[in-house]
Amino acid sequence: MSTAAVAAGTPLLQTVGLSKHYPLTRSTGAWLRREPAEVLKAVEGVELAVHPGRTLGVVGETGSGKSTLGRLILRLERPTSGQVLLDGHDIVEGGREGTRKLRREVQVVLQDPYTSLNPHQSVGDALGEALKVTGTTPREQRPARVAELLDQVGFPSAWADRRPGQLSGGGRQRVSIARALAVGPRLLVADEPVSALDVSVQAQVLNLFQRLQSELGLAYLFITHDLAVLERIADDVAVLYLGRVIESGPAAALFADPKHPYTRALLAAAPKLGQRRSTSSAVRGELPNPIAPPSGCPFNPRCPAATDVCRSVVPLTTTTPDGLRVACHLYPGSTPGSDAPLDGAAAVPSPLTGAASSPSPAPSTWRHS
Ligand SMILES: Nc1ncnc2c1ncn2[C@@H]1O[C@H](COP(=O)(O)OP(=O)(O)OP(=O)(O)O)[C@@H](O)[C@H]1O
Repeated sequence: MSTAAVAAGTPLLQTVGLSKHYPLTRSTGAWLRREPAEVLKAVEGVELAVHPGRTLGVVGETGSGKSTLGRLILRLERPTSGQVLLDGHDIVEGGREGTRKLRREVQVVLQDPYTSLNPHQSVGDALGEALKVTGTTPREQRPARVAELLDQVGFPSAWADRRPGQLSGGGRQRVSIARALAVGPRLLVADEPVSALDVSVQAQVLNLFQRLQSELGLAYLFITHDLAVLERIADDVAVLYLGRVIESGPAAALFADPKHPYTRALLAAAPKLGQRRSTSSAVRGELPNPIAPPSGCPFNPRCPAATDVCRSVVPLTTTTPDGLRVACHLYPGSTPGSDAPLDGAAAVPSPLTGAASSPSPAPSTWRHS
């Protein structure tokens, strides 16, 4: 199937207006009564789609809401509002059958294989246990299935006897991936799966993800702070800022011509794969306090292109001719009633270098939502 056909079909996983607000409480008076004080909006109105066999990368600085989003999708937390749809069915309201389908079809790979594997359990036992818990493989077929899983992640079957401590960091992450594959999922949620690895090993594990995707037709939701990783692996990218998606769309378009000043800053500072540098130091200024975010565009205090409207009006999301969806007042359609670029949109200074670069041409047909 062509990429376009796949992208046009029903998403395997979709979020609709997904939000998670944490009410923060404070203790008052002698009785230590706990009263609701403020609300932290960790995820706000997020719309994403992961299509079968494709990789959606989610990127953002620390505290942007990436892991909360992952937990909502895995139903480890209940959203404040919005939906998570699996094959078009709401998994939040889907009851026991919805949970069963989710556990069968969506599995997780976490950043730290050191903590997610039992040091006293052999690799074979860890995989055998996953097969037993999920009930997918009869007992007598489990050794063969364990050998098959090991083979899929590039290990000889004799390594079933090894314990996590006898493996390298990359080896342990391969075991985590094999364990996630045990149930035969269609989607892996991978939360910073290569961040804890030596830079030399990162590329090998990314190769493994890519090989498994082509062999098994897996889809990935790949959460990372590292744009260089996504440039390598993602078909589509969503950039999170203070819990909101501020730019999303095809990876090729986003890396060729990013639209949002925040994405541009991240990209300008992004290292090549194999160099260590995190997005936490990539953009000038600090992430604002999420309990008291700035009014208007949440990026405006750090944005060198910010104007008065950015400080007072939250930009709508508008779609550019190359298929990127961007929430920024520099683009027509992002401000209610506007149909032309705002003054100053002709040249957007790089938030890092100050050098001007031209945004894409702005036809009057851009859509907004
Ligand atoms: N249980 C919770 N209660 C209150 N606030 C929370 C809770 N979980 C997360 N947060 C807050 O929500 C925001 C988003 O956190 P989250 O961990 O999702 O970000 P992240 O992008 O994954 O960061 P990192 O890359 O550091 O893991 C942060 O401000 C965090 O402090």
